[in-house]
Amino acid sequence: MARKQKATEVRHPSSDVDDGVGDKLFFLRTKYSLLGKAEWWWLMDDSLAEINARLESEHFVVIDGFLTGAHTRSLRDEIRDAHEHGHLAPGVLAGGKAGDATQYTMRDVRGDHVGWFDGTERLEGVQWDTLPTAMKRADTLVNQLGAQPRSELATVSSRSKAMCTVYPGDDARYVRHVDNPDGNGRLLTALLYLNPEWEEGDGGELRVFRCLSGSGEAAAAGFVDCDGKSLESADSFDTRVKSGHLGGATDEFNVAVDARDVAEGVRDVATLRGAGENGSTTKPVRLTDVAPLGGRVVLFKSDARVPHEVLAAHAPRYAVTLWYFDKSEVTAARAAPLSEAERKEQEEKIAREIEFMRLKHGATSEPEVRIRDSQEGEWRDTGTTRPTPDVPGQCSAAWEDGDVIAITVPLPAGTCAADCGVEVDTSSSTLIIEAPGLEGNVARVKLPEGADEDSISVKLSKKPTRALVVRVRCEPLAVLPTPTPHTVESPPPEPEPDLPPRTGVPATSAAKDCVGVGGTLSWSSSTDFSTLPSVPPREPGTAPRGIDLRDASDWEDFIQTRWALAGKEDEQPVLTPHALDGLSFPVTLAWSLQQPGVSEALAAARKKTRTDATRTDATFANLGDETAGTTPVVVVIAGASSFTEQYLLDRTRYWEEVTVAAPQPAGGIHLAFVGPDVVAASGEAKRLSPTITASVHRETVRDYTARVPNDVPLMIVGFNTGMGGGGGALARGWAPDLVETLSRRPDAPAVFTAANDYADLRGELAVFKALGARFIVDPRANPFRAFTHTIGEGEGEPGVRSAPRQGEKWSCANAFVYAVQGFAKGKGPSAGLTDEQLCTLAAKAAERAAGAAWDALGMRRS
Ligand SMILES: O=C(O)CCC(=O)C(=O)O
Ligand SMILES: [Fe+2]
Repeated sequence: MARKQKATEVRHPSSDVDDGVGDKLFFLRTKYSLLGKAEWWWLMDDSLAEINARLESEHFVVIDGFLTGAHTRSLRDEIRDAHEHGHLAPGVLAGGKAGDATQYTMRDVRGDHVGWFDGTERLEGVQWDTLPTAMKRADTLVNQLGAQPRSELATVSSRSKAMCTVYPGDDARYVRHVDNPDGNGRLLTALLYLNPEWEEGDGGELRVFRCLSGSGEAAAAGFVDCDGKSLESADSFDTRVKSGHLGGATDEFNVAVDARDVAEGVRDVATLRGAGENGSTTKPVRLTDVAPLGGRVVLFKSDARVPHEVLAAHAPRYAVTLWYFDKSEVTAARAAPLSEAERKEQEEKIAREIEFMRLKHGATSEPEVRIRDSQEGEWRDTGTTRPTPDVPGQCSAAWEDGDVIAITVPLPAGTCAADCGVEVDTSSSTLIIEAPGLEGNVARVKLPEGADEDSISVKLSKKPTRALVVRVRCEPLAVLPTPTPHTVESPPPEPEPDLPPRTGVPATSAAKDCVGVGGTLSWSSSTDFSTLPSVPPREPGTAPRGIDLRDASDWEDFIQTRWALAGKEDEQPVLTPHALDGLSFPVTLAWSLQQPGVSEALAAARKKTRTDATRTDATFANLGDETAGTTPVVVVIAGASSFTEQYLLDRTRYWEEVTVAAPQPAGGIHLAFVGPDVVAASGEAKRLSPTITASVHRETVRDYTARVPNDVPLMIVGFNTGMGGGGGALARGWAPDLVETLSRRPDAPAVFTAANDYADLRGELAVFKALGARFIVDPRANPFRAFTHTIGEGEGEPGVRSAPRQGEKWSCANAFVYAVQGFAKGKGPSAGLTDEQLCTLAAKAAERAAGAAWDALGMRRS
């Protein structure tokens, strides 16, 4: 880093050396930022792999852009509020494995002010909004890293509360120390830095010390535990770098010259040779300084491999520290409180440290030594006691061996167990919970066939500290009559559709045939759908405003303009992955409406629209634009499902984006959600906005479109129909609808998306080619594809994953898009083919295409 010259005499002749070590994470972050995933770049497969590799080989890793700018600032403000309202206290220098030994505070040794929180505390003057979010993110990262090959974090079982710290900027510091010198259970330290305005000269850098196993080429040597002797040379060096008052020659310090910038704000300051090189009793020590930049996370191993200190802070410095505990170590530490001898040893050690500070730094502040019985807050995991979680009334919970809690849930009367799943919301627990089917904070467990008919039980490992919300859901397994939701919960939940299946493509096609297990989306009542900023109403007499998506290449093209449209250009847009998954549907539709092939087809259809006076069927006159007497474009969402398209309709305002994004079609838009997989299909229209109405119809697309008068502009949209997959069976299901709609309404553009390219897209294109359909938008990658990828069964771990690998079956909602309209000249019915013959052609084509796709990937045909 281009650090401002410090008062040190250490020369860094090769300080500009950059061997690219630091570049990989920067590259990954840039890559995913360009793909519109800036906020979650670190959660992508290749990012996680790199972070894990760094952590395991170097014992520490710096991750930038972990928190968004907005999160960073609001968390900083929350801590500032806590500080200003007196909720922080001088940092304690803890001793003792169980945290119950002698403790002391001394400003010159540790000058920060700290408070332990998890965001549930009600404190005067503080509103914890961002702290829980930031903690959850860190948990997610640590969980994901623990799942990486050869990760030491696999044994993480719990974490501390968040230690929120403020260094007031009066040269407060925290001298070199090891977080876990004595087996106190801490495995990993995670630091979240919250100083967006940090500049060179503000100080407060984290200085990391690492000992190398041998002298010679630093790169070749691994890092090992540091010992006191080896660190002594570093102490001397340290003194001069920070205070500068020693000045003069440095030769006596035997500095190996390899200072270099590792990444922005991360600098290897020096590697100090071990005394006496070969046969030396001390090891070479590398010092690395890390600036506490806003949004940055630093992870390091808490043990003696990573001694560290906080250099004097000359400006207020905000940070959050989380410790992740090793399962067996923390249990042992809790079970074995300090003996009298150990306690004495602690006291002596503290006395030595105080003396050392006086000598080394001329420390003058008085230590305050005191005994505490427990270190409130830091040790959340009590290890030996097991509070039984508070589960709702009819459910019961019991501990079993191995930190497993079994929750038994009675089934609602008359329910078939095999149709049910149970959902446990773990968001109120501060501990990491492992459970089958856990995603975010909700574990969903499907009952095995032949399960006990009266009750079902779920086993969670770990110790939930507070109430767990338990719900029983019955999933429709196939196309069934409207399922009735069953819930066991206290307090009773709002009525809602059933647990979404673990697939985002319409259930008719996806459940069995499309891409194996996993599926694209998995939404539940706790899913965090971001709210988009509202667009101020248009001033009367001004031209309609909208986002021009015609040449958009990715999400950025929508998001930036969308925020600007809402007058929020200064705000950093924040969207969850679920939000991008959800927005993919309306924004893809908005994009399609603007594609020349589609907009021209609709304009031509519009010309045929009769005025209200001549209309025989007035049903459509009140839909779309609320201005009386207009006729909307009717957009049929074909094969809509209660788990995706209708789910968004019921739970979000995302469908309104169809007209926010597009210049609004005259007459507005009526969205008709049609198919066998919708629920509560009253057919009644409801108004979403002044220009959009919507209705839900449980019937075939053929039947619905037959009621749309010929002079009403019509458009068909099929999201992730999967009709090209399933070896032809699905095409057979879709064909009658398709064929009839294409021939009866040759004026209607029909847009389709496909969730993958190996079977769906190829199969679909084969189907439409066989039918002789006319393409008006050529197939292409959709700039507004969903965020979440899923990997198919038998392809490593099934379930949600960020990026598909070569040769894997993967699926991502709306990955590809294309549009057709009627039949090409001399094709379809005009070639003398009956509807029945066309259907057979379509199915055969899908069958052949699917086979070819599997063959191309070297997969077994299913
Ligand atoms: O805030 C930091 O950068 C480090 C704090 C630290 O080392 C500690 O609290 O143990
Ligand atoms: Fe520390």
